[in-house]
Amino acid sequence: MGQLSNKRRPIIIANWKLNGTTAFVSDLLDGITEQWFGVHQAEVVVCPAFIHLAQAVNEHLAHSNVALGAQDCSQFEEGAYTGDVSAEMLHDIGCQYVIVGHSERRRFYSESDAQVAKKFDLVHQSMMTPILCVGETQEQREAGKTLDVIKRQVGAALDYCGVEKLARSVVAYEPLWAVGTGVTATPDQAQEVHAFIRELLGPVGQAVRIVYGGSVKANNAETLFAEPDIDGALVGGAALKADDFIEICKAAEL
Ligand SMILES: O=C(CO)COP(=O)(O)O
Repeated sequence: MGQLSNKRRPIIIANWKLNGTTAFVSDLLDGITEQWFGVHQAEVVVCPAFIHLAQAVNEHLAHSNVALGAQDCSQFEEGAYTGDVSAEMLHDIGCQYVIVGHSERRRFYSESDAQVAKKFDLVHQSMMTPILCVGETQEQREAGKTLDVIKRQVGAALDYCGVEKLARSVVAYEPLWAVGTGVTATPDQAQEVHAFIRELLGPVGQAVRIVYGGSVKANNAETLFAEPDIDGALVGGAALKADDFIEICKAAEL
């Protein structure tokens, strides 16, 4: 993949969303860690639900080469915010990554660009790496507004946090029309937006890993990863089966 020419380490991130019991998570993590040990070119991250993070790190990941991430964090540092989980709590429990601004958070919980930017900043303050999700709706794409939407979403984090923090982050391009729909962006469509995001970031853009998400499967991962600006994937449905997920991870190493 692009890795060879640009020296960015590929990264494959599993977003398990609202799925799993302790038994399911145990089986899935066993399946992943049994197949992903030793030295690999690609970095692998799993993002279980909050309630399974401690189990994941204590029972499975502590001595593995699979990193732990969370699916979200609070926009507040601490205090009277019932139900929230702070970035610092996630760091304390062993997370290295936190997804912020996922389209499902923006859509179902009306998260704004400003809230996402606050979360993005707090993840950095807590010494973890944010995975900033951006992406357009079908309607916005049809209206020719894709790049405007991406510019606004990336710009909100850039304005609030500065380019130095963006340089130490992962950006995930997830077009909403491809998330959970079985419709994947073509490699050309994804590449166009990835190249645009890299350009928006200026000189530091060359070092930032930009991953694609939206119906990534074992049978389409390889062609996506062959694009020069696609550095890996953020995987939903196909990350719920260890064998399928590992196939995608392997495709990032070709
Ligand atoms: O939202 C996603 C990952 O964050 C993508 O989900 P699917 O892979 O199920 O389309």
